[in-house]
Amino acid sequence: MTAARVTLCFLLRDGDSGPEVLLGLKRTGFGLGKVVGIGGHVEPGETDGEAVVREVLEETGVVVRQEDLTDAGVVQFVFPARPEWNMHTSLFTARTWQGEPAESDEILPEWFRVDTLPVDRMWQDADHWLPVVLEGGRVNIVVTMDSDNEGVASSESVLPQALTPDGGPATPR
Ligand SMILES: Nc1[nH]c(=O)nc2c1ncn2[C@H]1C[C@H](O)[C@@H](COP(=O)(O)OP(=O)(O)OP(=O)(O)O)O1
Repeated sequence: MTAARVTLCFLLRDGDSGPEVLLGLKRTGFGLGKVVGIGGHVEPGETDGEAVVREVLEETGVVVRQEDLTDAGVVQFVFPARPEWNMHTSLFTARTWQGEPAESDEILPEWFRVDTLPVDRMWQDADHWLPVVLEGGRVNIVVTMDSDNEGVASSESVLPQALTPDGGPATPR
């Protein structure tokens, strides 16, 4: 089964006591009751950047421009017990935007200090990939969930494919 294409955008600002990130309490649908990143599904015909700009606006009222997005990589969420929940998630950060985050039917936005993320209220995989993203890194990771769809069975970084000097894929010896 192919994974749904989804996006997440983490707005970053410098707070009084250190860097902060905008997350939100999910009020509807997938992840209800958890503190999650802002984002959602990529609609047919949209690029990932177009989708995340639209989702940030719909969920928080904040206007982010595509040129202010930084690509922070990909995390694939694999739910072996519910493959229809599998998601290919494009990650972005942004330091520039217009407007103040406001609540919507879907999300109650809240700023959190990057060094004290509310991990007990988030998906259990969050600390496997989110701190790297918030420090400005880029990830390419596959997170496989437990059979309860809550715990983390494994998380593995996907290494870039080894290339031969002529640029082709390396053949195993
Ligand atoms: N294990 C996991 N850990 C995590 O931190 N985020 C996850 C996750 N599995 C899925 N997500 C995120 C990625 C994606 O942005 C989001 C699901 O998309 P949505 O919130 O948009 O879904 P909904 O079905 O509620 O809403 P719509 O897209 O508006 O239909 O959940």
